[in-house]
Amino acid sequence: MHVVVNAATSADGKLSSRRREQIAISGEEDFARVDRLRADSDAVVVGVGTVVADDPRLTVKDESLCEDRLERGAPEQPARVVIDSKGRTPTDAAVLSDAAPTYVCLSEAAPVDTRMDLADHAELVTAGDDRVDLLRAFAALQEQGLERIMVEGGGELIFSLFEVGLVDELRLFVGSTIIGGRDAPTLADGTGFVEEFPLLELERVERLDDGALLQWTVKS
Ligand SMILES: NC(=O)C1=CN([C@@H]2O[C@H](COP(=O)(O)OP(=O)(O)OC[C@H]3O[C@@H](n4cnc5c(N)ncnc54)[C@H](OP(=O)(O)O)[C@@H]3O)[C@@H](O)[C@H]2O)C=CC1
Ligand SMILES: Nc1nc(O)c(N)c(N[C@@H]2O[C@H](COP(=O)(O)O)[C@@H](O)[C@H]2O)n1
Repeated sequence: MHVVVNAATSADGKLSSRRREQIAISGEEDFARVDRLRADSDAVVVGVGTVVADDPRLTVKDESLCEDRLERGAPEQPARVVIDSKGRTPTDAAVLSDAAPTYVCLSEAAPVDTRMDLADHAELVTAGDDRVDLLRAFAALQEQGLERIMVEGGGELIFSLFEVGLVDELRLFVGSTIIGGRDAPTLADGTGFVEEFPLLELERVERLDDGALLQWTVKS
């Protein structure tokens, strides 16, 4: 399995504002790059915080990229995955549409009635007691043939993935704006590291739109 985290931050490292509403930090060129990365992936993963805040579709938008996928024998769209301990994903969320298959990764703490509702719309994976055990959840996804994984956020999930050592690459678009706010989400939130900080190796820097794309691999 290969896990790429992709996100866009303001120049001061924020994913969104303190209102946690979706903000278009990327411009046209970067959104096109994101669409290509989705098209090259077997699955696109987000945390339930992003589903609740943004109601994303997580589909490939460019039809020619979908046709390319079909030509190489892949499903028209990558699968979508929500990391959601207690089953907070609304049953009318766009990520549960029939545009692509969806997996919801739950913990044992998800109530039975919530599971039954979600099971009408998604494949359910259970891993972990109170919170999703990411190592076990990602192993279950791999067993389903999902090898090339793109994670789109948000900051809580990204931190946890670094914490358990699941991230292979980080691709970050840094836009030319300041969002600010101590309560605004950043690229990696969670409890934060105080030692054994994950180390990155810079592989690529490219000017895109009015910002920069930075690409790192994670040192093991
Ligand atoms: N600019 C960008 O590129 C992007 C911006 N965003 C922004 O980020 C914000 C959302 O980010 P955030 O609030 O951090 O939410 P996340 O999408 O990271 O979801 C976090 C939630 O996932 C659930 N979860 C379950 N298991 C785990 C685990 N092991 N580790 C971490 N989380 C787990 C938790 O909820 P529970 O306990 O209920 O399961 C947790 O609160 C929004 O404002 C959105 O607009 C999001 C994506 C990309
Ligand atoms: N790459 C990127 N740049 C931004 O500026 C963003 N705001 C995001 N957000 C992510 O994209 C998701 C929306 O996807 P759909 O267009 O609905 O398919 C959103 O939920 C964030 O994960 N990404």
